[in-house]
Amino acid sequence: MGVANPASAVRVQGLKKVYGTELQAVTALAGVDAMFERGTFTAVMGPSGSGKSTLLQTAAGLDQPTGGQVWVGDTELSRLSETDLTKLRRSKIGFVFQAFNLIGALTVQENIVLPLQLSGKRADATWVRQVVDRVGLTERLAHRPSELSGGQQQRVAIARALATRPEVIFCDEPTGALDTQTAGEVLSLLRSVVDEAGQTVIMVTHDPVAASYADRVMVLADGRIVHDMPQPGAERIAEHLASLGRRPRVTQER
Ligand SMILES: Nc1ncnc2c1ncn2[C@@H]1O[C@H](COP(=O)(O)OP(=O)(O)OP(=O)(O)O)[C@@H](O)[C@H]1O
Repeated sequence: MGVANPASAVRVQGLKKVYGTELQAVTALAGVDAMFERGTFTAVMGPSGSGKSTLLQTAAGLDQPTGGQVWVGDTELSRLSETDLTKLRRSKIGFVFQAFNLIGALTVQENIVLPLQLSGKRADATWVRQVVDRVGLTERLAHRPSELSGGQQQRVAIARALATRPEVIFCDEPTGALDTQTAGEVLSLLRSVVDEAGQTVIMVTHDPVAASYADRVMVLADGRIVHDMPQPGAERIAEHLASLGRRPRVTQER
């Protein structure tokens, strides 16, 4: 059972996810225990199919685990009704995806405040201005996403994720669609969000350089954490990934 820990932004215990039927079950998460401290930046890595996205989706309350528990702050998600889970997602969690997922018909400003409107909150104009300023979009508020570069669009997505002052921001390959320089700018922004605003960021990435911006790198293989390293640096991360690449992939049966 979990005891509330004020330092914990997100915690998972015995987290398990099995897809498919009894006959053809795929274990995506085989019992993951992890705590993500407030004000930290964690990169989640591992080979394709190791369970990274599933960990993100279940920890963010977007998908239900088959077993185990998830806490966001001191709220355990399985106790919530669907409505309360939606409310919690809208108020305490921000998302940033590889494909930006902005609404093309809305302006930058409208995209940024959309989660606030959806959660029925009035936009705190000072905070929204600060967020827009932080991501460097003050001059672009009236533009549509299609008029922006990829990096600018991802900065809008980050501002949108920050608008509700969430406990935690989950990022799934946020730099996957960006060139190296633009990726660096987006990662520096995520870093500053942690360092200056004290937010918590959990980011799935395949890129050891992207992961080196994090405070901690967690490596999954076959639905389990196989490495958990504080600030390892890109070279060490690459070595760990290479060692996993030589292992055969195991598809587990329930
Ligand atoms: N909806 C689903 N139905 C059946 N199997 C699924 C489903 N989603 C994921 N899986 C399986 O669960 C395992 C973990 O998938 P997941 O997407 O979490 O891996 P990943 O580490 O994020 O992979 P990638 O790096 O390729 O995105 C894989 O074997 C995948 O095929």
